[in-house]
Amino acid sequence: MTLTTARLQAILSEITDLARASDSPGKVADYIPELACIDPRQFAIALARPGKPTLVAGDAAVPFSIQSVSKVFMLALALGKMGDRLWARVGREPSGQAFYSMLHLELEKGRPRNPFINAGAIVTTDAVLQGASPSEALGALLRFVRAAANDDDIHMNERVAQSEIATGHRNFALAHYLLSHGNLANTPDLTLGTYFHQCAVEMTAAQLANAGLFLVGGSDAPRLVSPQRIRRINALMMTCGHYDGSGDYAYRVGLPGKSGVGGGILSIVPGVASVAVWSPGLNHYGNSKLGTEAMERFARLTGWSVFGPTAASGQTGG
Ligand SMILES: NC(=O)CC[C@H](N)C(=O)O
Repeated sequence: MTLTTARLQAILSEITDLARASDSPGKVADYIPELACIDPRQFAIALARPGKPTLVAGDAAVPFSIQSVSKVFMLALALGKMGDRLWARVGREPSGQAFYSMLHLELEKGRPRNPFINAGAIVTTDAVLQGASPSEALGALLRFVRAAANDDDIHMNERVAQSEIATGHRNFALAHYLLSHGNLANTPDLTLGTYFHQCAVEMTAAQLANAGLFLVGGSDAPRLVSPQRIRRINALMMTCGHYDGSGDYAYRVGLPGKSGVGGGILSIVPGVASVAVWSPGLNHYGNSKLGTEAMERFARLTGWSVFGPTAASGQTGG
């Protein structure tokens, strides 16, 4: 059964009402001082479909820090620039460790497990930065995101970037460790300055859902990467997009997704839609707590999952 726009809108509203009624919204990312003061009682969800109007519910017009969701866009740029040569520097396996972990990096001699943990994202950014200045790399990122979302009103929050530059000691440790293994082409200051600024991109849930359309595919979606690359980026989002919570997200939601400590999650329903949720409170993996619960409910109510519909939905397609 095809889901009508009215039914999809009702699903988004129901999910928002339930999220707002929750009395355990999780804990905001207080290790980044600028994010520590965000009100955790905010919730937004947006659904973008190629060639159709974007549907929203909740605080969908409030910009938030996309943080690690930016790693998806930077990966697309790095693959566009280097192709498969990127995989000499970073792997494609889930890490089963926290996003800031250094454990595998030491064991595996400075080659991070995947581009979505911090160490791997630092390498990815470093690759985009090779032969370019930070402002050129960040300009390319903003151009990509704005083109994907078809929206020029997407910016970086300088205060958030400076807040991480001042306090991001673990990321500096990771960058120096990468450098010691010859897996950083630029200085830690240059690469991390760029990385922190990419994490400080802000978007509303509606803008983020729109920006994800390039990963949905199909003739009406923005064509920024090849269909083969869409499939591969989605595979990495499914296996690595939620760090050591990736298995849990795949089990509960069944869709490729990428989270950020700002509380945003971008999930893709291949060939159908791009969904963004935002709730700043995090679970113990550092992924949005209510956002994950909302996506689980969304997958159940729509029946949209790459593993087939759940019994309760009885619906497919869209
Ligand atoms: N999981 C995240 O969103 C982490 C991003 C954050 N900028 C950091 O490097 O710690």
